[in-house]
Amino acid sequence: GAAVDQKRWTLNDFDIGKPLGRGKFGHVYLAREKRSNHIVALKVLFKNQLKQSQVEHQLRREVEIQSHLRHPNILRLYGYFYDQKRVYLILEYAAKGELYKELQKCKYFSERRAATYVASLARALIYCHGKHVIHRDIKPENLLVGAQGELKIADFGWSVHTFNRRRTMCGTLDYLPPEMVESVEHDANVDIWSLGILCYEFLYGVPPFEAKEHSDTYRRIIQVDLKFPSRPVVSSAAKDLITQQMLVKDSSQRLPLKKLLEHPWIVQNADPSG
Ligand SMILES: COc1ccc(C(=O)Nc2ccccc2)cc1NC(=O)CCSc1ncnc(N)c1Br
Repeated sequence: GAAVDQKRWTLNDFDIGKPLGRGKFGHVYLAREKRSNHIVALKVLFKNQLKQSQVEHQLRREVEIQSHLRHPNILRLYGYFYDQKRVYLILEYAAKGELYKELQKCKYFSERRAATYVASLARALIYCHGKHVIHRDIKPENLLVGAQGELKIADFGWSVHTFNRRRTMCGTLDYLPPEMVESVEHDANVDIWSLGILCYEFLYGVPPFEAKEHSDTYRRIIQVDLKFPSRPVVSSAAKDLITQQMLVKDSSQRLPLKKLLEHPWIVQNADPSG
């Protein structure tokens, strides 16, 4: 509530627990807020690293964006504080950890699990677009799993408000849609492309345009050079959704996210509770 947002937090308000994992620009720890016993994830960012990478403004914008986002499939940023050398982000703790580790463990997901995740991500993205935020970085590394197995989009390191379209190259190229690879103007439809990449990766365990060299990945993306392995066996409904509706070069021809939630494959396979 408001109290959480307004309070001036300090490190003394928290008992610090085990390291949770590598975050962007810093380490993340399990922590407990002493007064409420509330369990959180505390992300520590070093100011000099932020300065070096010139991302202070990005972090400020992100904290601003996040403070207005409230959705079950978006990891909460409860607040932040800083000291001489560090900035601390007080994050929601996702009890079941990082999705990509789960995907590595079970190689690929069932169609029901994949559809459930895709549907909850679609709902989260519809919510973001309603607030004029496009995420642009939907990949397994940025997804966490809550206590009830629900998906949480966790890293807004590169989200931008739709009005400022500056684009920065970041991390893997696998998720970039053609319009970003060809660095032409892009819009909220980039998220539908990324969701298609993610849906493929949930079902097959690898992203569709993966290649040894960046240049090959670029070419495959621009040509939408999509192939479906014979194993694992995946329904034609899933393949049609990916090829006909999501991984479409012309961004205006991609299925609107709202329509995605009505697609037969989603309706028949996604668990409504998400
Ligand atoms: C709303 O979540 C964020 C919001 C912002 C940023 C961030 O660094 N922004 C940023 C940093 C520098 C420059 C510009 C933006 C990062 C996250 N999230 C994370 O880093 C995820 C930490 S790992 C984790 N978290 C919870 N439960 C777990 N089980 C785990 Br494992």
